[in-house]
Amino acid sequence: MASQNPAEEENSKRNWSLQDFEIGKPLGRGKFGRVYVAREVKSKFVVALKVIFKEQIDKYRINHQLRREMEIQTSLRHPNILRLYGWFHDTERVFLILEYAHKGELYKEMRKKGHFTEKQAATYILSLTKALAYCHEKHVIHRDIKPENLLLDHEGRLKIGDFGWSVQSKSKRHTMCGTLDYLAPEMVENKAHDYAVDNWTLGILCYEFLFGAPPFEAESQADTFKRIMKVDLSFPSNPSISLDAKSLISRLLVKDSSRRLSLQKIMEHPWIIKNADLTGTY
Ligand SMILES: CCc1cccc(CC)c1NC(=O)n1cc2c(c1)/C(=N\C(=O)c1ccc(N3CCN(C)CC3)cc1)N=N2
Repeated sequence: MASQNPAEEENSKRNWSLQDFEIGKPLGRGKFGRVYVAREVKSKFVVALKVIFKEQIDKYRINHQLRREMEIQTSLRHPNILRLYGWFHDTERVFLILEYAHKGELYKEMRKKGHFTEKQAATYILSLTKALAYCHEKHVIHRDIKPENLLLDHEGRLKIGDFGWSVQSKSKRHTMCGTLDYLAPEMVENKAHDYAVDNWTLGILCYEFLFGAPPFEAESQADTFKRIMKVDLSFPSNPSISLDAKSLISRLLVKDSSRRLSLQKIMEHPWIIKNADLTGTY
């Protein structure tokens, strides 16, 4: 793949090893491993180094899926998708060299504030819509988008940081552990799903950004399942949100996947036009 600049050229050719990095503090931990801040010794370039143990890859049998996701992620170049610069491994671990998102996890920001303003929510939804339009162009779907997989860069701009987790979500999806909150009806019924599942998820996220919780949250998975299948959508009166916001959410949380608002139409929706801070989305 022709790279944009010599550094990229250098990057994509090199065989990296642990000696090339100074490891900093741990940033977080997922099911398969941990992420650390790290600095490439020569260039002083700061990255996030995700460490996945091979025994975990074998145990959860995600080897081929992880490879495919890494191929995809390396090929994706979009300002709202976290870069995977490269990877290397030693006897017991695989290391992913990821873009560093300086302001961390979006959901922690949301928990801290309770919920986002309509301007903030619209800016994040527009960033996600553009990133998804780019993914769909490259025939990549189901990015397993939920707040825990969204990061913020040094300017507070949204980055989808979940490539490895859509592997996890694929296996998780089959075992249906974890939350159903973000899954479209056709996903929850384990039917064949297409690109439109991501449009549904945008509706879920838009609701959650504005109210601080997803629309079909319930005590049990069974109840969440029922609420999703019924599209049991209601808007609390507090915080009160604009009719435009309700209109967009209602045009995405539609059971018939062919009738959900397209990504293009989301970008042109009055609520987005009125509220999204266009610079915030590059
Ligand atoms: C293994 C961890 C994990 C599990 C599941 C899913 C994901 C993707 C989001 C990840 N993370 C992942 O892959 N990540 C790739 C990453 C990455 C995580 C990251 N940054 C941070 O995690 C982070 C966290 C807190 C932070 N501070 C918090 C306190 N503030 C005052 C200052 C800023 C600053 C940065 N940069 N690239």
